[in-house]
Amino acid sequence: MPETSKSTEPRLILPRPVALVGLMGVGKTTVGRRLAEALAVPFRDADEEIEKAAGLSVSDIFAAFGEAGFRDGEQKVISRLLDDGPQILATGGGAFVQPATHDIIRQKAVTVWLKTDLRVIARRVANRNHRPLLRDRDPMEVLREHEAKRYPFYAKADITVDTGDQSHGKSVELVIGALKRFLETK
Ligand SMILES: Nc1ncnc2c1ncn2[C@@H]1O[C@H](COP(=O)(O)OP(=O)(O)OP(=O)(O)O)[C@@H](O)[C@H]1O
Ligand SMILES: O=C(O)C1=C[C@@H](O)[C@@H](O)[C@H](O)C1
Ligand SMILES: [Mg+2]
Repeated sequence: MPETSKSTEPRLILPRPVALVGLMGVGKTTVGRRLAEALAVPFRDADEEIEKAAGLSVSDIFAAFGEAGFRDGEQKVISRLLDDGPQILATGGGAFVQPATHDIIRQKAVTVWLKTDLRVIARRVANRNHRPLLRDRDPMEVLREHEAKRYPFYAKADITVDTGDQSHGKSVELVIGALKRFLETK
């Protein structure tokens, strides 16, 4: 019989939530959504869930309650979401850098650091205005600061996937491959 099937890979069954961590603009939301679809599990975006819980945009939460107020809500929302079984959770770029939130995510999820060259990220976040930490700043300068402060936290993730400058689809394949290898050793 001719080979007609496009993919013979068995579907990966997630035993726990998977949390995506990494810098803003690296692809946690857009890659995460496609990853969840490929694995047939729910997708959640922590920033969106915080917005729903507060009835305010991330920018408005920063403006009304400051970054500390945002971080407090972020911790509660992430902890609640991760009690909800296998899923893909896109965390906000700063979540894994807050010690208490970091510990909650590490306890409750398999953690995946999505990583790519800062120049690729700077290009992706250019001309967008919904990230308060980038507003009125040179994106490359902010990203370099975040690299210095945040990479030591992100590096504690269970898995690191360098997605380069490839398509969302290719990034999803890379993450699934890395998850399979990681879960096989558990
Ligand atoms: N692998 C990729 N290939 C092509 N485009 C990408 C990829 N990852 C992200 N992008 C693009 O970069 C932009 C930012 O991606 P996304 O919003 O998913 O980042 P994020 O990590 O969720 O950022 P934040 O922490 O600010 O929420 C989007 O326009 C998205 O389409
Ligand atoms: O990198 C950060 O600290 C942030 C990233 C976004 O996902 C949002 O959570 C918010 O804009 C803060
Ligand atoms: Mg996002």
